[in-house]
Parts: sequence; structure tokens; C-alpha cells
Amino acid sequence: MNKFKGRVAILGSGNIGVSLAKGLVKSGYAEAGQISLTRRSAAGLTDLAEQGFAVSTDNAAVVANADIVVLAVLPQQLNNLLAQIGAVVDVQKHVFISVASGVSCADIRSKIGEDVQVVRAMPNTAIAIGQSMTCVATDNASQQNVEEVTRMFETVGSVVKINEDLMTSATALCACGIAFFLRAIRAASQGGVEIGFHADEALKMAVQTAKGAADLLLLMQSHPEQEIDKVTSPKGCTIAGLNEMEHNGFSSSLIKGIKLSAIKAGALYTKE
Ligand SMILES: NC(=O)C1=CN([C@@H]2O[C@H](COP(=O)(O)OP(=O)(O)OC[C@H]3O[C@@H](n4cnc5c(N)ncnc54)[C@H](OP(=O)(O)O)[C@@H]3O)[C@@H](O)[C@H]2O)C=CC1
Ligand SMILES: O=C(O)[C@@H]1CCC=N1
Repeated sequence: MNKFKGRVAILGSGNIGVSLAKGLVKSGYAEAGQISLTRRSAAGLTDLAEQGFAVSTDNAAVVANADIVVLAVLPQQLNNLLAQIGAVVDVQKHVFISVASGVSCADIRSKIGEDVQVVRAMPNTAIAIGQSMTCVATDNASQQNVEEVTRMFETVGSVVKINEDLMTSATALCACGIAFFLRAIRAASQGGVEIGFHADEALKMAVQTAKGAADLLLLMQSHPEQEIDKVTSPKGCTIAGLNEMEHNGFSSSLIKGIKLSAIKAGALYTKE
């Protein structure tokens, strides 16, 4: 692993900002001391300072010292943040990474400078354990900067480069998607309790079963239906349960939920 030589500023130290920071340190991409983390309130930064991160409530000062700047605030908090840092942006030095849902690269440039290089990245919370599915898109960043951003996120999971117009779709499928799969696991464990297991053992069984299903696809490079066909014995219990789920809208409800999340992801940000 080639350690990043510059400084990373992560503006907004919530769920994603902190998970990214910890993931980058764990993977060896950067030392904690190379990463600056900001929030509006200093109280929320104490723990992070104890872990060796540079912490601050002064976004402009942190950006002035950084090479890579990650925007990790909520879409509705972004305009206020961009107004604070516009004056210190250096187009020669900085590359901006925005993880904010529904905010385009052009939206960000319109606030901090038309020549600023911006890459959008959409990770998910599995970034905390180096297992994120991160989609990356840009409309103006240099190949060198895109490669560095890709390298950064590859240290905390898998990366797929996509066109920017698919970014809200990526948000729904991958970033929201982790919640959808978690709910499916929870529901399976509740089914397990109804048929005789204690809650803790039912959850453990559901989790490992879900992990096995995902790993089958990842390691065998096969299609879900190919693997399902191996489980469904003729006249058997699997096809009976699976068809009952489909009669109740299992696939349909997932598809509808993903479509609604994608619409919502595109409507989270107000330009003014
Ligand atoms: N959660 C997820 O799974 C994913 C989220 N995203 C996107 O990532 C972004 C962050 O989401 P998430 O981490 O969940 O949100 P959080 O609410 O957990 O984190 C936002 C953080 O930003 C801080 N903040 C707000 N305003 C400022 C400011 N002006 N300067 C510095 N810090 C500020 C807040 O702290 P304080 O109030 O103390 O200032 C808070 O810690 C969003 O845009 C979201 O769409 C993308 C992919 C997945
Ligand atoms: O729910 C949200 O709006 C954020 C963006 C993707 C995941 N969490």
C-alpha cells in the first residue's frame, strides 16, 4: 500500500465522515494525523482527537492546509459549508470529493469556483469495515485525480466508476441498499423465532446465511437464479416458501422501494 503523502480534510464528521476516516487509517492509506475532521461543535470531536485525528471547527483553515477535501455533510447543510470555504479554495492544489446525495459536481462548482475539480463518491456504511460498495463519478476531474480517489475508496471496499447521471440510482441501490438488506436479515430472523429459535441464535443463523448467499455470488461469479435453482428441490419446501414470498410481493416491493429511494435521492438538495 502506497501511503497518501498529502493531507485529507473531511468536512462533516458524522456516520460517513468518521467511518471513512477510520477506514482510511485501518487500511494504511493515511495516518490519523494526516486527516483533519470538522464539525460545527467541538464537543463531538473529542473522541476523534484522542484517536490521533486533527480536529477543528474551522472549515476554512482545514481546507487551506489540505490536498483532498471530502464534503460529508447532509445535502441541506452543504450550501452553508461551501460558503465558508470558497475563499480558500486553490484550484491547482485541491481535489474535492462529495459524498452528499443529490448534489451534482456542477452544483458544487457553482458555489466554490468553476475550475475546481470535483469527484462525487457514493459509499455505504460498510466502509467502516472496509466493505463499502462505492460508486464514483466526475464531469471534470483529471484522470490522475480520479485514479487517486478510486485508490482511496478501494482501500475501504469495492469501487465502480459510473456516469454522473446515474449517481442517484447508485445512492438507492448501494448506499440505501445496505439498509434494505439489513431489514431483510432482520425479517428472516423474526421468521426464525416464529419457527422455534431464540432471537440471538435466529439472528446469527440469518446473518451467516445472508453472508453465504452474497459470497456464493461473489466467489462463484454466478447469477442468483442459478444458485436458487440448486436450492429448490422439486415439490420441496424452498420453492413453496419462495413462491409464497413472491405472491406477497417480495421482489416487487424491493424494486419499488429502490425506485422511490432513487427519486428521493435526487430531490434532497436545494440549490439556493
Ligand atoms: N449515512 C449513509 O449511509 C450515507 C450518507 N451519505 C451522504 O453523506 C452525507 C453525510 O451523511 P451522514 O454521515 O449520514 O450524516 P450525519 O448527520 O451523520 O453527519 C453530518 C455531519 O456533518 C456535521 N456538520 C454539519 N454542518 C457542518 C459544517 N458546516 N461544518 C462541519 N461539519 C458540519 C455534523 O456535525 P455537527 O452538527 O456537530 O456540525 C455531522 O457530524 C450526506 O450528504 C449523505 O447524503 C452517502 C452515502 C451513505
Ligand atoms: O438516507 C439518506 O439520505 C442517506 C443517503 C444514502 C444513505 N443515507
